Amino acid sequence: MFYITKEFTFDAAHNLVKYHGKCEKLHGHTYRLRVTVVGEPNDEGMVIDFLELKEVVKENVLKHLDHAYINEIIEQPTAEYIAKWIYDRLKKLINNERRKLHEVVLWETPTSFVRYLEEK
Ligand SMILES: Nc1nc2c(c(=O)[nH]1)N=C([C@H](O)[C@H](O)COP(=O)(O)OP(=O)(O)OP(=O)(O)O)CN2
Ligand SMILES: [Zn+2]
Repeated sequence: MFYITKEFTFDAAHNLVKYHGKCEKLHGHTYRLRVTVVGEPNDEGMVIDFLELKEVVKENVLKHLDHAYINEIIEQPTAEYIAKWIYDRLKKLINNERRKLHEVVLWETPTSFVRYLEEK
């Protein structure tokens, strides 16, 4: 098995409406996103073309979240729920008989991140 990874960043605002503390106020982050696909190479020797992975993430994730107010998309936009939202969108587009979305890792700050993957 091969694990193919690409990283992205996006800037967005949110406030945690079900949280009591400073993060219930409107604020922003430069999020870092890491998407990993697992599988076997095709005839071209690629599990997934890095260019294809970039386009899929740009069109289906970054177009919606970059410079957005994430609460308009996800009710309680914790790093956990943002990572799951990203995973659920991407898995439908990436998974086939040869490859599978393995994991989404989302950093909310340089020192705080969540990993989301589905148990087998
Ligand atoms: N489990 C979670 N805990 C917290 C989340 C979350 O999404 N999941 N989110 C927040 C705040 O939205 C935000 O991440 C806190 O950011 P900030 O105050 O900037 O964090 P720090 O200053 O502690 O970050 P450092 O990198 O350590 O400076 C809170 N909790
Ligand atoms: Zn925050």
